[in-house]
Amino acid sequence: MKSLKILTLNPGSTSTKIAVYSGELVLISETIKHQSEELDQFDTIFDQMELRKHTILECLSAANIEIDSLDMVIGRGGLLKPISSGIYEVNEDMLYDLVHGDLQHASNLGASIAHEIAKTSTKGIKAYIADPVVVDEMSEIAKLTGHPNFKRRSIFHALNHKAVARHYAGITKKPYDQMNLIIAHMGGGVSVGAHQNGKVVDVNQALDGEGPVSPERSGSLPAGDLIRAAFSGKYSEAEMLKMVVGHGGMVAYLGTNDAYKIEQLAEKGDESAIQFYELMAYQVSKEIGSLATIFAGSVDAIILTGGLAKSDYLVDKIKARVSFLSKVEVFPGEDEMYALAMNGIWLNQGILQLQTYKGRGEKESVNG
Ligand SMILES: Nc1ncnc2c1ncn2[C@@H]1O[C@H](COP(=O)(O)OP(=O)(O)O)[C@@H](O)[C@H]1O
Ligand SMILES: CCCC(=O)OP(=O)(O)O
Repeated sequence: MKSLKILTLNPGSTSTKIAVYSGELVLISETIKHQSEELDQFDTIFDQMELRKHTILECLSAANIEIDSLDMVIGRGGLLKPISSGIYEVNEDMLYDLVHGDLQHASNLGASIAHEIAKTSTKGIKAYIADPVVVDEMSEIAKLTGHPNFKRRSIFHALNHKAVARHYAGITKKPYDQMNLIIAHMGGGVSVGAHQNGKVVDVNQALDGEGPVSPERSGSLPAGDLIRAAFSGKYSEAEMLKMVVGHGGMVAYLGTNDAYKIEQLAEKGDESAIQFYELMAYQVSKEIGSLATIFAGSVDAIILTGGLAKSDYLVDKIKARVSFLSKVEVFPGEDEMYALAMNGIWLNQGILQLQTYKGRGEKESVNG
């Protein structure tokens, strides 16, 4: 049987990733970095669409891959209504909600770019998303906060969390749904999730909610001080939001979202760079420690993954703080492109059922 040729695309906060697979075999794989200054020229995420799409089309053209040679396109899924893990065909409800939802993130472009590219194929191929950032398996108690007006939402790197968890289960030959794992994905954003018997029952809202500091996000901030700053008259709403996502974290402290650059400075003894890495390690470790309470300390493994898990410097600092809880495994980078391709292959083989996204919420209902 002929292998499926699949274009996978993954818009992240600091990069656009593209890969083409023939079955499980990778034909091309590229990561195009976007510095914060490049993205700052755009007011909204959808204003970045042409730049990101152009980047992807250029990669295809440089590799002499015709769109008509593809069998399907699968993009990273963005900020839709809370939904189950799985693969979804891009539909009108999805495209609408991605534009009209109250939160914006680069992943919102995944479905739209996949759809635009699939449309240009004369073969009538389809566009899909898989395990979007809104996969919701949170326990009811984890969704509660200290005030009934506010509920916590499941927004995280679901695609990589699930891919890495299944990969680890394969290596250890213990079923994913019989393990307690704590997984920390450390990329442009940082999400730390408690995987209990195959479900992510708690995870920090990694976009603009809470959790550890990241290369471009503040993570948790003191609530009262944040409210006073918002009403001080010094900042617009857009400026306040940028403080939390985009211009928070490492961008705020050191002016760049490129952690690799900062690590090199730290290794040369730069005090500010060292302090920032200490802060990240401290906050990620603390988040891991707090999730261990969900399992009453019985954790099969702590897994560190994402672009920043390539940094031994950071990984060693986290290990030093959390190794007493459980063994620590490191899967540097991410398995997201392969995970997207595998979702397409499993769909084609009938191993996965196609799910249908039903949405079209206005701002409140999309995220309420
Ligand atoms: N070898 C490395 N050492 C330290 N940081 C790295 C390394 N490689 C990548 N990074 C950092 O990881 C971050 C990007 O992670 P990634 O998971 O690709 O994020 P995203 O998908 O959000 O764009 C960037 O800040 C980048 O500089
Ligand atoms: C919106 C949660 C996922 C996320 O933060 O992804 P990036 O790290 O790619 O920005």
